[in-house]
Amino acid sequence: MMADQASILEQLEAVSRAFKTQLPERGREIERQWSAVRKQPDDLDLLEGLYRLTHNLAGAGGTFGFSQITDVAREVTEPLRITLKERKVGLSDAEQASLDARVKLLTELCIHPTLDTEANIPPAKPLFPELPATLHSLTKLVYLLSECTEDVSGLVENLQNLGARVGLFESVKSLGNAILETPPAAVLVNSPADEELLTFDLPETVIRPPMIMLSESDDFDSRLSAVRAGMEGFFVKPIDASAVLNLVDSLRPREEASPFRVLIVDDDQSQAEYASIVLEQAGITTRVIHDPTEVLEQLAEFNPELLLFDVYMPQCSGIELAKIVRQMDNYVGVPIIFLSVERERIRQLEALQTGADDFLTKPIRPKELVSSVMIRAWRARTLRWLMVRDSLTGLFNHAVIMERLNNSFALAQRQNSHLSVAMIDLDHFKRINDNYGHSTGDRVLIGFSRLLRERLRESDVVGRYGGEEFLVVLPDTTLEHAELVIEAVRTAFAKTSFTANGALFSVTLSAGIAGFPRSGSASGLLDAADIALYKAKEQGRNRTITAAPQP
Ligand SMILES: Nc1nc2c(ncn2[C@@H]2O[C@H](COP(=O)(O)OP(=O)(O)OP(=O)(O)O)[C@@H](O)[C@H]2O)c(=O)[nH]1
Repeated sequence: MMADQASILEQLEAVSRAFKTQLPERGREIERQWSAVRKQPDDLDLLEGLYRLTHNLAGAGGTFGFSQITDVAREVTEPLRITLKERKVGLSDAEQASLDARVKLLTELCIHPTLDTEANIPPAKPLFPELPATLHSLTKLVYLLSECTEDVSGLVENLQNLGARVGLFESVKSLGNAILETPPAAVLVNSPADEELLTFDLPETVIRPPMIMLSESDDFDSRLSAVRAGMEGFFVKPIDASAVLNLVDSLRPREEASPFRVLIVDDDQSQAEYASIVLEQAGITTRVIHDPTEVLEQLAEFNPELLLFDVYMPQCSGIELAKIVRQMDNYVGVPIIFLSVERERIRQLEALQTGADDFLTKPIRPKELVSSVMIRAWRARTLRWLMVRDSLTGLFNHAVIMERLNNSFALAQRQNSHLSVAMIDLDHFKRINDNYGHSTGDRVLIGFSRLLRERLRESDVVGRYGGEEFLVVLPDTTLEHAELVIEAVRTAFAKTSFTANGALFSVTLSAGIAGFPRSGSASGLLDAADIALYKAKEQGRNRTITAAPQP
């Protein structure tokens, strides 16, 4: 859940204050390091220490509203960088003399810091509008406004069969109150006799949910008045509940998806904390580590969808870290963004050659950081989604459901727990295509997939095995319980009506179920479920058969 804006501002102010409080000590540390360097100008370790201290300041200064510190720190770090990384020799007398004044100015600025007149942080107002928290949890809730509830009882049942929660309202007033209290994913308006019903007002603070018109007639005037009333969808009776819910899905705001996970690796605590707060306030979940050697552990445990690396870190550079990650097959698709004080385009491009995706320069504006992270994380998530999902139904594709079955089986064996598998096939599906057309057949497949997703637990795995055949893997579920669950799916689906060319029809399914420990291998489980499904078909379809125990 997103933190509220006030607390985000407080956190940003706290990090900024902490940075300012530490500045004098950081300045004195640089002073001490510089005098050690002057005594032993050939000692590259001392020089490296000075580089690290000034480099971190160059990044953090501007971030927290001390841009003069950033400017002077950059003037110090650049000659140090060249000396250390390119020449690999100590400082000459002339170089020391030229650096001396700049290091002294830098320490002076740290000991007596002054904020920029227009400090970047803390921001004067919230950076991004906050989303209502309820959008995250109530997407399957739809409200139905109908002057006569009996008119819509069939539709309500169909919507419920497909997994939606339905709130039914007879008056605009009660609907308005309910929207205020719990915003739904959409409001369906059953063709009102009184057009006034279409134009109800909500207080300005309330986000108006998408509205969908359910109309008696398909004439131009009805459509026009629906458009004028701000309706985003228009359906003519008889209403196909699955088509309505498909539209509701497409109208849902993207933000309801689970938050992106970003791993931040930066040895500078204040910088890492700043990036973390900025991203968290935009709804992104972050985890921060200061020691790059912990990255492998965090990759496995946190499973980040994007990596944000500082470039210069003493134990291991961000570039080396990116190379390590890119050598690991599992994480080859995880975007990497560098966040560094480096402004030289050519060196940024060198860093990007590791297979990283973007190079952002510190100090970075919050909005820029959030956009860059969001765009890349979203693209990576979409690509991953497309790779594992069936394009028609959005369920796992054949390869992935098989992989999940094998994983679940191995886990059940290790933990000695129950596991059930159901093979489901829609009955006489060829007839649906033949009678109503292929696109109606597709709509039935989508509707059934929705029903499966909504009716099963989060932990159950649902995939399209092929054509009109589906595979459901139910971890921690006994055969008896799985039978109850699949039977509930079967009866709900049989009661759901679809429409085609104005006609109503329904479809049934047959299912075969098998369970571990009765079946001793993943493929044995699948075969047993398949044989049970075949029996269900043979015995007349529209039924669930449980596999006989194996000898
Ligand atoms: N619309 C649509 N039809 C599909 C899709 N995939 C497979 N089918 C159709 O599903 C039908 C499956 O037919 P059959 O295997 O003969 O089985 P059935 O008609 O369901 O009969 P039983 O399984 O014996 O009850 C075929 O007509 C396929 O063309 C799809 O993605 N969309």
